[in-house]
Amino acid sequence: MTDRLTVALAQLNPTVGDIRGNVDLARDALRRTREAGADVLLLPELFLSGYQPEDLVLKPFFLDKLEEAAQTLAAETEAGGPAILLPTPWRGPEGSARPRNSVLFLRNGAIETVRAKFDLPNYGVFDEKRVFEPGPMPGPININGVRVGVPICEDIWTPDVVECLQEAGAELFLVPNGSPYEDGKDDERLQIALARVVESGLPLAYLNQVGGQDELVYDGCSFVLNPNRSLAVQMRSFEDDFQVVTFERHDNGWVCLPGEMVEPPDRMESIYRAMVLGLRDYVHKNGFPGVVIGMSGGIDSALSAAVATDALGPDAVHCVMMPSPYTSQDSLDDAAEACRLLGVHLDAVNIGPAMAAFGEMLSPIFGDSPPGVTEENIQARARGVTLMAISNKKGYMVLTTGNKSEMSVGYATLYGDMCGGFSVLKDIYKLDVFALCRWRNGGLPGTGDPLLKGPVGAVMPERIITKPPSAELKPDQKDQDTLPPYEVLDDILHCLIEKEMSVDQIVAHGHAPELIQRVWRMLDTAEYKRRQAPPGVKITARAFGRERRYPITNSFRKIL
Ligand SMILES: Nc1ncnc2c1ncn2[C@@H]1O[C@H](COP(=O)(O)OP(=O)(O)OC[C@H]2O[C@@H]([n+]3cccc(C(=O)O)c3)[C@H](O)[C@@H]2O)[C@@H](O)[C@H]1O
Ligand SMILES: Nc1ncnc2c1ncn2[C@@H]1O[C@H](COP(=O)(O)OP(=O)(O)OP(=O)(O)O)[C@@H](O)[C@H]1O
Ligand SMILES: NC(=O)CC[C@H](N)C(=O)O
Repeated sequence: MTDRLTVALAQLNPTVGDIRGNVDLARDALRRTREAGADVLLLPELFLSGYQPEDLVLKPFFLDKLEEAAQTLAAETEAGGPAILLPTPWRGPEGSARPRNSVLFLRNGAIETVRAKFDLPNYGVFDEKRVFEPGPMPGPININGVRVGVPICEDIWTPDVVECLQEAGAELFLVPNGSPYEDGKDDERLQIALARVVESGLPLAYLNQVGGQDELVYDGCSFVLNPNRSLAVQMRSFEDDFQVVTFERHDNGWVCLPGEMVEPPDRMESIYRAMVLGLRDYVHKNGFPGVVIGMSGGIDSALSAAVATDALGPDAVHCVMMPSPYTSQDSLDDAAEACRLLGVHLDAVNIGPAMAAFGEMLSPIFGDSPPGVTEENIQARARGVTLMAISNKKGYMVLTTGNKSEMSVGYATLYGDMCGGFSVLKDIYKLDVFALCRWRNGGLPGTGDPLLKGPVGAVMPERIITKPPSAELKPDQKDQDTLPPYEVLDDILHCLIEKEMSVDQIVAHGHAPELIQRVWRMLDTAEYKRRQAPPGVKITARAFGRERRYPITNSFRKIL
């Protein structure tokens, strides 16, 4: 009887669609597994295709290529060497309309067993029922005489699959996951896994992937729990990790021996690292040489530039100050000082001539109508045109700077400051923008982390954080001329968006009903803008985009 099972947990960063690249990562992990003398290599959910592959898996040719790649990897598992648990989309029985979210067990040169995900998530950012068919209730896989349960991610979020596996004789669980980061998610996952461990009395290894994929960031943060509820292993967050863990059969069952224990970062650091990883992978995986940012001397562009510098390094960040006649000297100085602290290049492009040209071009149509929002938007659009021109010429992607509070109420100009390819603040409320700036200006933790490529110390002058936010689109303009204070606005938005509360419920938070109605109206009315906004890193449990799908044409308020 086997009394020991050694498992290599490969917390890696695959790229969706890059089957060859993902095979190379798996091959390298297999080499390390072999060198460590481990019995089996576990890879994260849908590793071969990358997660989430979305409609790619509806393409038969893509499934053919996955099959070829899986056969290649299987052929590389020689007799006596380690086996691989390879998660991949896989065709179901003849006649299946859609593939299954599966795990292949590769051993002795062949695909020995296939298991499929039973519980397909279809909420929040997940749409798995659209592209996959559920598998039958899985049975354990026999690995060197040990019956191993391999539930796939959502399969452990309710008790049924784990309970069935246990009834079928599972002795321990190895769980591949594609679990995206959101604020507080690490604790939620741990509680879910703990519940399964308590119910089954069996140890559980939870392996998550790491990396950015469009709006989602996978934070890794994999772990192993023992039947006595204690953590045996806690792997790194927001970076690759590779750990070989040992399970031993003791008198009262299997336990995992203690291994690596890395303390997960605190809340502010986690949010910041999620933005860094999300941007880095978006830029690198899409082949951009760097980013270009409109640097106003304000807090949003300063924080976006800091994240970009930490993600990509100072040489890949190009800032442009685009003054208008309303730009203050403080803004010019603050933009220059922030760029100096970050060590990034700053260009200046005066948009005054463009404003004058548009004024003249449009005067036959506008006549003597007084200037207003139209002219303010022309400024934002002149900046957008300038940034896109630099992007076209140099190849840098435009980083958009709008935060969640602004995107909630439509406080941004369509085809103006909203233009760009990607956003790091899209899911960050303004009060968190302030907190993140304070956190980052306090210096990076430790003495310098090779994964954060910016300066260790402060990255923006204090005045950027303390001065009243302003779009500077007309003389002496301040955000608070048209918006309530951010302490009030963010609280109402949080109640409306994250909690879906009614006006009466929000009144209990101490806000005036008229103000709540006004914010609600702004929120609903701005849906059309959000549909046209660039993608950005998901941080909250209710990120705009696929996770909050409101109709644009929406008269619900009118019945109240
Ligand atoms: N339902 C709908 N479906 C499709 N399109 C719709 C639409 N409703 C309006 N539109 C279109 O959208 C246009 C209005 O949108 P848009 O042109 O963007 O202009 P608008 O939303 O009127 O103005 C931009 C607002 O953002 C503020 N802003 C601008 C720049 C920076 C900042 C900042 O500090 O961050 C703030 C600015 O002060 C102003 O309040 C309409 O003229 C119409 O063409
Ligand atoms: N003078 C400027 N030079 C360069 N970019 C600008 C300038 N003014 C605005 N922008 C760009 O437009 C975005 C929206 O700016 P605006 O000042 O209107 O609002 P904001 O949300 O307060 O942003 P910030 O805090 O960065 O100023 C800025 O983040 C910046 O990218
Ligand atoms: N890929 C999945 O099945 C993930 C779903 C799961 N509830 C999570 O967010 O972790």
